Amino acid sequence: MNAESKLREDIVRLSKSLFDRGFSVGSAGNISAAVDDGILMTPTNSCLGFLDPARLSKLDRNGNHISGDKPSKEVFLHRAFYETRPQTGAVVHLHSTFATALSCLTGIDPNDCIPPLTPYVVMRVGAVKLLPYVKPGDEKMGDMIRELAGRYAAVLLANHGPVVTGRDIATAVYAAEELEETAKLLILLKDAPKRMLSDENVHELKAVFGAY
Ligand SMILES: O=C(O)[C@@H](O)C(=O)COP(=O)(O)O
Ligand SMILES: [Zn+2]
Repeated sequence: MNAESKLREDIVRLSKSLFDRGFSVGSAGNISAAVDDGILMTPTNSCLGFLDPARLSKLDRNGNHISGDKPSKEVFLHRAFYETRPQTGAVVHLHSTFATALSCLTGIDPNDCIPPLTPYVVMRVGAVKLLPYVKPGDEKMGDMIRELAGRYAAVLLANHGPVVTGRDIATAVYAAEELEETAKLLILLKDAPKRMLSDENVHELKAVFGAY
């Protein structure tokens, strides 16, 4: 099996795993992964639980649709991450419940909307930027991500849901899961006085485990 065929299988398997465990429902969410000559992306209106490897959309390096079904309407958002973070191998957008709940709250820190509650979220996700609401599929989302100049591996779209990137499809999916579990903890803990990791703890984690 060549590298692209293997990646197609991985996208389908990991997407189904997310769907089967309730990280996405219906046709919500979209996933992409980089290949040598472009990007593979889930088709628009597809269900992450029932993807067909042969029907995944393929875009060339310039964003032209070259094969498979019509790509996700969030193509601008995905491409902006590949453009501004060259180390990006995959992008995962979900409407996972707790991260989306958090994205609807007022008064959260837009520069650190998933604060360092546990070490793993620091190690796998890093700081998360809250981006203002625009309608799904709006090209403006790509512009907003470009304006971040690659500083964030993950963002939370206000009143919409998370977008998480990784070096490869597995790490992006695992990071999206970790972001969701941390959002769940934050919602569960609500106004309870919380002990966050200190800046020193965060620096130590970044020094030991590196930052993607
Ligand atoms: O929320 C939306 O409409 C999109 O962001 C989404 O999650 C699904 O859109 P498609 O990937 O175009 O199906
Ligand atoms: Zn969405």
